[in-house]
Amino acid sequence: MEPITFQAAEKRSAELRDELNQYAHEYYVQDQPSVEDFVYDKKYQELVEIETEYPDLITPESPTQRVGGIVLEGFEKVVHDIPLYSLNDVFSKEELIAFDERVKKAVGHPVSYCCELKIDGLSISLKYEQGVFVQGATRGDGTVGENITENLKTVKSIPLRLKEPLSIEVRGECYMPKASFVKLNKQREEDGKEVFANPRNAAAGSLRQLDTRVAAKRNLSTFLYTLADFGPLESTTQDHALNEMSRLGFRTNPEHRVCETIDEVWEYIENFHETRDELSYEIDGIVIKVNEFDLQDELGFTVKAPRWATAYKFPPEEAQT
Ligand SMILES: NC(=O)c1cc2c(N)ncc(C(N)=O)c2s1
Repeated sequence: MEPITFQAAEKRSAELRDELNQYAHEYYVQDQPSVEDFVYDKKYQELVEIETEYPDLITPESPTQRVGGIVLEGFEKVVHDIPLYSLNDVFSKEELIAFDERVKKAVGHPVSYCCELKIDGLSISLKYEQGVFVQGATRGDGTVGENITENLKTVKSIPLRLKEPLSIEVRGECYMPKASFVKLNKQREEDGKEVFANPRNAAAGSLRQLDTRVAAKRNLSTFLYTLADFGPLESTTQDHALNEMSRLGFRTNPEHRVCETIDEVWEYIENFHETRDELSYEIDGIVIKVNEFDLQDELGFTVKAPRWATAYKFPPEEAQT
């Protein structure tokens, strides 16, 4: 690299960080890369050289901070300010209709539902302060989880800085794409290691690694789906909240849909029960939520689960004969 003054390095490294983070957003969040890998790699190498020359220029959201490289002693406990709820499951159309009847009885009129795919991964909670990713934790028992911030920093679809300097907390799922799961197990078999039973276990095992370089290589991804601490955001529906999370830089699942009747919900469920093998990630059901937040507040929670949501669970897949 040509010798470069600190001032020039400061300007250039800021340009490269923004450019590289935008390329990564297009590739890992929008699944729409705008440049070839070699363009990214060349600029990334230039940033590494500048940061090696001037380490003081490294910032938390620099893409160079995603490769991991520390080995933790263990995971600290994190107490969730806002507990992560669990869902009551339903297993049939009849149970789904009974859920809808209970909701309509409680609020006194029909409601619209936001339907979302139930991702078969590991629940995570992400905290941001003035737009910067400061803490990532597992769900744990819903109240106390484990601090896995360093591993989650290596997950390329998790923004290290939001599009706006907001202090918010979001929840979602960290998962391993089916193709990555197959490739990982093939490699483990060749290395004489025990294979993972399913992508969910592979994702959980990857995030439980104390050596962050291992998590960095596991090609994990995310779908975020809950605004826990809204900060200054004023969404009034789940559907709007999902769009806000996407606008801020989070990866959200594109298949969510607002359904006006339980029949429409059932149609959505049947559609994805039939076509889920075409998805690049595993799902084990459909999450159905009352779309309006004021109605969610009115319905509230039972001891462990919201009255305003349910999870329709697909029957276990017939063993492949
Ligand atoms: N346990 C839970 O509350 C949830 C679990 C999940 C999951 N595994 N995937 C998607 C959603 C969603 N879109 O809301 C939820 S909500």
